[in-house]
Amino acid sequence: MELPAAITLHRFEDRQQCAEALADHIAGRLRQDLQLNGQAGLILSGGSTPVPMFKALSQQKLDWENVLVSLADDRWLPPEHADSNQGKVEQHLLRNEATKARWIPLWNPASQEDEALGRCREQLQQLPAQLSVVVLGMGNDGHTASLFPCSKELPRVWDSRQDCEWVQPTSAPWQRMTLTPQRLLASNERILHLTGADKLDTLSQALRNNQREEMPIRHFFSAGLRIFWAP
Ligand SMILES: O=C1O[C@H](COP(=O)(O)O)[C@@H](O)[C@H](O)[C@H]1O
Repeated sequence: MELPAAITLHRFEDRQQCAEALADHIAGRLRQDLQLNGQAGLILSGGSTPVPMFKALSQQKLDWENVLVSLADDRWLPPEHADSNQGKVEQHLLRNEATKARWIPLWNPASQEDEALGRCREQLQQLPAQLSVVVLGMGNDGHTASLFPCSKELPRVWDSRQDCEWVQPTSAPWQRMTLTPQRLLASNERILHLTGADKLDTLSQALRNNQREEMPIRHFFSAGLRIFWAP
């Protein structure tokens, strides 16, 4: 696979090795920003891929009290639900050394959509304007965060100047809240965490496709992306 100069691919032999190397890398970047600015902002993704990395990162010794942690997207479900991304972070990352991290969830229990969106945007104001690290995932349709090619909201989300927006995918369950592309790109480093041969195939398809509408992950290629992958 031929990679543009802005993309670096780190390949590992197994998923645990990849998760540990990624946790070390993230912790290093957070330490740098903690030293420079006294605080650091970390955005994580959900789904199944990041769980071993969450566990490894929770063991890292750093000044977690000054690390603000949130998500690139979440399914609009209470954290107790098995499909909640928040639930995975709470269960696997916010423990051990990371218990003291400053967690900023996207989900809130407001019953009206407008109120829920307003509360989520208000919460996200706590994040530093420039994030330290954004860890993205990718689905086999080329979606990242909850920027789904199938969703009718996508054109509006590309142009949004807000921190987050609603998305309703038609090819995946649950209404979602996603950070907008402009919020995700206000970051020192973007990382894509992938596992499995199928994700590598999707990546190479995205590298050949120049339509971000068809494969939203493309939008993050030119600004620089570090990929951690294991079979
Ligand atoms: O729906 C989602 O999917 C992607 C990829 O998930 P995975 O299970 O294939 O790792 C994820 O990055 C995103 O946060 C999530 O909401």
